Amino acid sequence: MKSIRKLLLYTEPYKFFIVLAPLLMALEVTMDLLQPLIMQKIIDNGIANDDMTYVVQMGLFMIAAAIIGLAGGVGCTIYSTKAAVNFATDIRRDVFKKVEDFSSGNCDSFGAGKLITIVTSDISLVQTALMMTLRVFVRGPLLFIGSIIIVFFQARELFPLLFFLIPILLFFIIVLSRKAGVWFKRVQEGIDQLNTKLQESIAGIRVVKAFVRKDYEIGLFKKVNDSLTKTTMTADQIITILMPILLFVINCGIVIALILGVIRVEEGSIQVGMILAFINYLNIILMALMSSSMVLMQLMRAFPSADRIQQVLETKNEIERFEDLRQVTSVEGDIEFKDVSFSYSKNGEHVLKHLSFTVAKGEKIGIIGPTGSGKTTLAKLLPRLYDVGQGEILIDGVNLKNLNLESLRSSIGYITQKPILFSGSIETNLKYGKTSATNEELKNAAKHACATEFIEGFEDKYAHQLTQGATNLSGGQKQRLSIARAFIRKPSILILDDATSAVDARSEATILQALESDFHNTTTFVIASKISSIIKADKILVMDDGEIIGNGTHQQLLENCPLYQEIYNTQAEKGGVVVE
Ligand SMILES: Nc1ncnc2c1ncn2[C@@H]1O[C@H](COP(=O)(O)OP(=O)(O)OP(=O)(O)O)[C@@H](O)[C@H]1O
Repeated sequence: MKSIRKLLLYTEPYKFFIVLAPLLMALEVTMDLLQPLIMQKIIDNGIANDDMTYVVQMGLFMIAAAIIGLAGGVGCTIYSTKAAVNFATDIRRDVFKKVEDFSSGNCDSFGAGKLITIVTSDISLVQTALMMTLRVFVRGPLLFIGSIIIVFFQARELFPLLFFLIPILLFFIIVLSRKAGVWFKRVQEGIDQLNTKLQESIAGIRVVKAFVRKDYEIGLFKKVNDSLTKTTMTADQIITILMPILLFVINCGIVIALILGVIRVEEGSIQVGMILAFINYLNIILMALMSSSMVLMQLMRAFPSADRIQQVLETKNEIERFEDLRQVTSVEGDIEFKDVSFSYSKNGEHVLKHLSFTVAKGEKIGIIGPTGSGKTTLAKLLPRLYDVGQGEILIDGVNLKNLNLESLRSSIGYITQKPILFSGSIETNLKYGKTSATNEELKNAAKHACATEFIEGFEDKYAHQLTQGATNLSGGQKQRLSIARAFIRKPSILILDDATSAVDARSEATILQALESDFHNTTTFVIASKISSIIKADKILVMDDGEIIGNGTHQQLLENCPLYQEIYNTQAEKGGVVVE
């Protein structure tokens, strides 16, 4: 409820539509309410007295009321749609903005499947709830209250029947709506799971095929899908059961009204038209309650969705941002890790433990170590994808947290372990980090990343379109493009996280050579599994289980770091280490 109230602030720019739609609906309802009354008059005054002129006059009046009602109804539909659609668009925009601002930790905790469900399904549900509320929720209560008032004045003899019928109807509506609300929350969670599974299977389709696990994946999907079907059926059944119950109660009311009517007509205390009008109003009350309960159900569905949307909007970014931080227009690139420890979860085990080292501007640092030893995690701390738990990282003597986040990240070129490219042209992808890059810069970066040859090989060269996930490129080509994309920015700090693993040895040597010649002022971290990739580094950090167990040049480490020696020997045996 609190979440819905907060989301309703998004209706502020559309308050004109929000006010106008119910007013137009009120007009339609008034006209609808007049119809049985006019009919009663036609029967009791016109037909009973054989007064044709009166019947025609009232007939015309009835048609006029219907036309006015229609105009009101159409107007309400137009304005309620405008309000609800714009309301949802604005929320979607802000949720997307928020997600774009999320830290890696925030993304991990939500998961992509849930975020997709929120941006699509949850926001649509809230939109429908607002639209229905503006259209029906006003109509329902107005018809309901209007009918009661008219029955009170026009068919008072039958009015006490309402005291008996309405509480029963309300009881069923309230109990079943509450129950449906609980189940609809489960439906949304089911959609989360379905989206997550679908995303995982599509992204991993090649692995599924290579391992011949199609049936297994279909089985897993079926499980999630069946569970969603079951939940949705239960939720829908709760709603559908409500209609026959309401209809049954109303029909009982009509039977009682007819029995009472027969007795009273014989006594002469009520007229036939009044009984007909009463039955008409009972039907209107039924319609009003049914449509209101539909909206209530929709609201019950929208409440959990609103909570989920608010959860995103109110999530505090784990990366703290302080106002008026130092803008780093030109980061030099001196880096110091001071007793840095880090854990991915609050009370989880530290994956980095008491790291301390310094790197001078322009130095090339190699990082090597067994898988899972914390190399990537260390790299992620520099652009503050995650914040350090204990200790501090200084850049040019200033704690990272005291630097403006955007300008810090602009100074860093980060080539991730798994290259991530976007659908669009090669040029758009290369210019992703520097939209103002000239053609010359583009070509230079491609040359240094050994990407020129394959780009020029395409008929449309830099305009060549990449598919989603760049599936129309090889692994090595993707890596070269992501290296070129980082090179183009000419960053002060460059991180290559296993960035050349899919690149052939000759091209890797050219890329490493470019690092030395064109990026001699750039502080560069090269995370690698092959010693050949870091052998010329000014300094090599050897990591094991989150700790730095060796720090020195290749020669120094060969002399004093047993793990490095072991890695060297293993790779040398395989003929992998290329020493100058
Ligand atoms: N997002 C995450 N959430 C929780 N734990 C994580 C996350 N990413 C990595 N870890 C854990 O942190 C530890 C260090 O992982 P990291 O990726 O830094 O290792 P690495 O040395 O780069 O490994 P590799 O050489 O295989 O890339 C591992 O135990 C890993 O399971």
